[in-house]
Amino acid sequence: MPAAPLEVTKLSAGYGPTRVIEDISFSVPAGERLAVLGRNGMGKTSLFATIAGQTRRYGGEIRLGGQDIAAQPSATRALSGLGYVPQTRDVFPSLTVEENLFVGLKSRPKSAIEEAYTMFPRLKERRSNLGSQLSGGEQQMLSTARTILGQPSVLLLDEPLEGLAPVICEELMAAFSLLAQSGETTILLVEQRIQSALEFADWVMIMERGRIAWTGTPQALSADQETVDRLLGVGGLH
Ligand SMILES: Nc1ncnc2c1ncn2[C@@H]1O[C@H](COP(=O)(O)OP(=O)(O)OP(=O)(O)O)[C@@H](O)[C@H]1O
Repeated sequence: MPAAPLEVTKLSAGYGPTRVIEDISFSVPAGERLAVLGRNGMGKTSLFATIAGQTRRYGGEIRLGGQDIAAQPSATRALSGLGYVPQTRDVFPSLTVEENLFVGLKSRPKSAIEEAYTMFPRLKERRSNLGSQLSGGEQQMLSTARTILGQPSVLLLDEPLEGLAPVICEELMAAFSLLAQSGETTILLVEQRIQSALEFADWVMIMERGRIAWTGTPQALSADQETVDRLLGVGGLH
């Protein structure tokens, strides 16, 4: 599937009666990269979970490649081209690395898992290890690779660098950049490592209490210390 645009219109959602996403509208052109930033608890994970169909939606549209997927169950959204790598890195602990990757293939031939090994050679070295035996960084690679094997046209990455050593972060960001440069996937990234996110993204959106508080380019944000201090906290760019 080629990259697709994502358009979100007047989206509101939450957990049971608790509304945590308030009337959000934004769009990402096909093949571009959006960084979603904000302090803890501002709704970034909930936004991605809502796009993926894992919260209660109160209203609004989510269009992927022009098709409204908002009423689809999450499994159907994945078939429509939406890839979601949650913060929790949902690796199957009792399956091997290779078996985890097979799950991501959908109807593709088994030989396609070589794409995952090219992207993350470390996974090839660990191909017979159980998911439960992997380090945090390896789990992140596996969770990401499994989703990418499904050839998503839009990919949501929720805090992929959380808790990882700098060298692993560099490895992951390099893999995401290669993927973005292939032009086959539109990428949305939530990340607390703001500098890494700004280097990666074409566009930035900052959330505050379930709403969009700022949008612009990474260059505009880097030049706007007042916004950085107010919405991301002092020292946000370091
Ligand atoms: N399963 C849930 N049930 C009820 N409320 C929740 C649930 N998950 C998150 N929330 C609430 O929704 C709000 C937004 O949380 P969310 O995790 O989306 O923010 P975030 O910006 O991703 O934060 P962080 O950077 O800490 O991951 C918070 O007030 C949080 O307490």
